[in-house]
Amino acid sequence: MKRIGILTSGGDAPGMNAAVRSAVRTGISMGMEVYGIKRGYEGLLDGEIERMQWQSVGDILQRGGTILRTARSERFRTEEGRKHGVNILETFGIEGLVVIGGDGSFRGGSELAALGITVMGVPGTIDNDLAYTDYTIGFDTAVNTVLSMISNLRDTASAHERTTIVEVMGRECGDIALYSGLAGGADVILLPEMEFDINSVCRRVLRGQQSGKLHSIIVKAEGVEISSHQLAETVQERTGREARAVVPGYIQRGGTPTGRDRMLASMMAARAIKLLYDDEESKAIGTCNDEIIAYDLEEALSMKKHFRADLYEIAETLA
Ligand SMILES: Nc1ncnc2c1ncn2[C@@H]1O[C@H](COP(=O)(O)OP(=O)(O)O)[C@@H](O)[C@H]1O
Ligand SMILES: O=P(O)(O)OC[C@H]1O[C@](O)(COP(=O)(O)O)[C@@H](O)[C@@H]1O
Ligand SMILES: [Mg+2]
Repeated sequence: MKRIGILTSGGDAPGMNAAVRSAVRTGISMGMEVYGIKRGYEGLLDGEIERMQWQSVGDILQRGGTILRTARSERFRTEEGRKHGVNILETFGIEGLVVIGGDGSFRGGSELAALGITVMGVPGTIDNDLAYTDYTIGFDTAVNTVLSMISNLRDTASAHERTTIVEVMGRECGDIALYSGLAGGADVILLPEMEFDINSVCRRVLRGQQSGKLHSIIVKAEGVEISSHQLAETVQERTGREARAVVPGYIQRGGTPTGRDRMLASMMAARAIKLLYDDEESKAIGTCNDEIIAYDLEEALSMKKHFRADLYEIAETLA
């Protein structure tokens, strides 16, 4: 394959730039013409496509966000929209795409694949919600950002003997909450994958108080049914200890990517380009036990994410 396009789509994630850099430079080094598509599928439909050179991706390895910018596109969800997307790609002579994004972007990519475009999916999302890969690009950075916030919150919570609820991102997948809760020593971790029980939350907070803990940290994923402010009110009422809710929001989606995310991004995007070069069928690139892997795109999307009950148990034991 000679001429390829790269786009970033859905929620941005730290490390997307590292993936763009790797895709562009690997492609150029293999003699390909590489085009950058702006604003995800939305920009594709508007024909916002530019040739990229080696230096177009200089000085971005360490930057969060995405230089290609990103979007959520309603138009692309329609068949008419996607057919228009294929026409645009044909107009530019682009035969294959690297789609850097999350589950939604991959679904969009598989619809494009059904229309004859080869799509290599590179998992870029802080959510870590793609079943076929151990980790997605951006997840490690987001977890570390949350950990640094938990550490600050712990200081002030101890000083005031308070309970702090930290609401982290993740509507359907609680991995950011699970990993940051375990590594941050949370007393309670609330995940969308588990049933929410206010009595058990209050029992754990009370148990901590009675054992002499100066504070309690509750890490709650945004997808858990109760609002953090409501939860703070109820916990305060039932435990007699002041409670505060903190919702860091987009802070956890920005920032310089960790070394691990830069490595994942560089390796996965390089693999995506090699697969396009070899004229392989559409694939989802991932990592399994520290190796870079590639599944058939449809197969990857059909996999169900396995909940890490082992990690949850360790967190509960150590709290
Ligand atoms: N089932 C689908 N069919 C076609 N396009 C889709 C589908 N799901 C998502 N997309 C496209 O991918 C974009 C990004 O998906 P979204 O779920 O918002 O983010 P992410 O890729 O980060 O999970 C959507 O705005 C839409 O344009
Ligand atoms: O950017 P928006 O539209 O507010 O979306 C917020 C959502 O995006 C995320 O940050 C990332 O999710 P996606 O990778 O699916 O886009 C979620 O954790 C969060 O629920
Ligand atoms: Mg998603």
